[in-house]
Amino acid sequence: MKKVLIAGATGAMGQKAVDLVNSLEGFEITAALAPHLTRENMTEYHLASSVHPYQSLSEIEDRVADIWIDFTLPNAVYSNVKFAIEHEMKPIVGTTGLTDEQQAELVTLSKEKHLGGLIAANFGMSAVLLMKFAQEAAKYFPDVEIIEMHHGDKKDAPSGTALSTAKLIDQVRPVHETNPTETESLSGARGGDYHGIKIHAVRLPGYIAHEQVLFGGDGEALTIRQDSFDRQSFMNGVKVALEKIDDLSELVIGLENIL
Ligand SMILES: NC(=O)C1=CN([C@@H]2O[C@H](COP(=O)(O)OP(=O)(O)OC[C@H]3O[C@@H](n4cnc5c(N)ncnc54)[C@H](OP(=O)(O)O)[C@@H]3O)[C@@H](O)[C@H]2O)C=CC1
Ligand SMILES: O=C(O)C1=N[C@H](C(=O)O)C[C@H](O)C1
Repeated sequence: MKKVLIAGATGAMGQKAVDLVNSLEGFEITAALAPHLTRENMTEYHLASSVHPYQSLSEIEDRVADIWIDFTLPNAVYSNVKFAIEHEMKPIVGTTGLTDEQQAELVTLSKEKHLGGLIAANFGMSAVLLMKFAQEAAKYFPDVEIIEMHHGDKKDAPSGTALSTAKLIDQVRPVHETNPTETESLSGARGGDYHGIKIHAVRLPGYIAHEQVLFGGDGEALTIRQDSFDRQSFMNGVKVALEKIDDLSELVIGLENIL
């Protein structure tokens, strides 16, 4: 039986992860971490009475889990994952907001500890495919902008998926000129800028997670779009990560690299 700690267990994604692990044979939730989680309220979050509830990293006991699933907040994820690796728990990380430097540091640490794990900006198959297709299209259509649309409770912008998409496009697209005469009469009107790739973030109630990549060419355009209508859709990727984690010898970035 593999022991799992869920960080962010009371959150929207953490609750999906709790239900997933509770439904899987061979895995058991032994611990959960969230600032407002207590022994008294943990059954409301579908956690068995045998689970250790923790409110902060400093309370977590050694060897309480083998695997650390993280759906917390951008400002917590780096210290969480560092803690997990240092305490020999294999991280499966969906939380966004890690910088490239932080990711590189965590990969190095995982190698030193000979510990596998996965960081995935998006665990949904439609988003993984969108990123792949967008990277392919960018070789032929260097003029590209990204629109990501999320629920109004999302704390970070742009989304991790949009940023990952821009990085993948940036790796392959030919050198590209931006319009030097462009001005903004309203600050931010042209969106965020990642190496010349504009990213626009929409936040609205009713939405879950959606992304469009728009390519423009001479007299033609290509739009690639994905929609996550239900957070359950992310759980297929988390399940794959749980099944494959023991085959990994270091922290891998991107679900596509273990599929
Ligand atoms: N990779 C993917 O496929 C996906 C990634 N995400 C990402 O997952 C993350 C979580 O999203 P979501 O579930 O919607 O967010 P929520 O705000 O619903 O949940 C966040 C959870 O983290 C807890 N938390 C807050 N601070 C800490 C801390 N310091 N240590 C541990 N837990 C903490 C919160 O507890 P409390 O409420 O008590 O403060 C809550 O349980 C985001 O970064 C989001 O972008 C989301 C969807 C898919
Ligand atoms: O906060 C969310 O909801 C999501 N976050 C991830 C991101 O920032 O890309 C993945 C997905 O878009 C949902």
